[in-house]
Amino acid sequence: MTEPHQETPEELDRQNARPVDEAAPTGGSAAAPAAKSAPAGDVLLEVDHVTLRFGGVVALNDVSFSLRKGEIFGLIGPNGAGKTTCFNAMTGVYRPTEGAIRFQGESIVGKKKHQITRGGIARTFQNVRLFPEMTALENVMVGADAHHKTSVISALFRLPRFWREEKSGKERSLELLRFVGIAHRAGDVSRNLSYGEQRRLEIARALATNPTLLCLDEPAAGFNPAEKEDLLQLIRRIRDTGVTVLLIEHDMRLVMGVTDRIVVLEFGKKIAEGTPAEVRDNPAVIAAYLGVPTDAA
Ligand SMILES: Nc1ncnc2c1ncn2[C@@H]1O[C@H](COP(=O)(O)OP(=O)(O)OP(=O)(O)O)[C@@H](O)[C@H]1O
Repeated sequence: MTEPHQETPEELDRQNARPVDEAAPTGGSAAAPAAKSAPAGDVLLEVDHVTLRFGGVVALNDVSFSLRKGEIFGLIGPNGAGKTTCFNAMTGVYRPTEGAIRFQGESIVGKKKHQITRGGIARTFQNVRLFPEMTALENVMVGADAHHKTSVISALFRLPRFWREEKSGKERSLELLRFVGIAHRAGDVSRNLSYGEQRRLEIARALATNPTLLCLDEPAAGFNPAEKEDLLQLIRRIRDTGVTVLLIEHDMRLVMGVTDRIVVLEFGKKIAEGTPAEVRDNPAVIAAYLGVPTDAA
């Protein structure tokens, strides 16, 4: 049995802190997230019979589902259902014990996290992970810098290309801060931002890698109702730029209000899939959330 590669929080932080050269795809403009031209409805990401075990714990048990381009997709389930494990498998943190994960038709199993990011998948984490002593703008530029094609020589000798790219990275980062609504905090060190602003900053930083798919892990955790409403609007605006969004979220109002389709996990198994209305009325889902056996629901 292959054990999933499991990283310590320190390792994850280091990787999350990976600067500039290893983070993202090429292209991008100074505008907010670049619109993708793929027609909505095509399969973007496939989770194909994925099982993932941690020793004796089966965190994911033969799970299959697909994300379509341009949709907002929810991954929900009670605590310990396997949502974060699934996210981690999709973003290269864990390797499935069995099964395949394909992004744009290509297997991503075994790829390094930075390769997956460069391929177009960005994520935020359950807990805020910013560079606390860097300004909000600098935090975003870490992602935006990854667009640079500047060679080491060009950077060392400050050749014109270096300055051009430096400038466009800064402009794009400012644009992203504006997009998420915190441009006024651009020059403030991120640890001084409010919790809500920090979460927005994380989203801006993820968008700076110019993703095709943005994965948000409990983005509304700790938010008040007004902040949740703002987040819902932001997620819609992100989707409207052409970015597909995958959302793990416990807040049912938010999930039901913003997603196009939902998959429900319980004890590592997929128990339901469908539109918010279909999922809400599904007896197995009701039972999972209320803790009632399915056959008694
Ligand atoms: N690194 C790990 N080592 C061992 N077991 C783990 C590990 N990560 C998760 N698990 C186990 O796998 C199962 C699924 O956990 P996971 O964190 O994916 O659930 P979740 O749906 O994201 O839960 P929550 O909503 O509480 O964040 C749980 O039983 C958990 O204890």
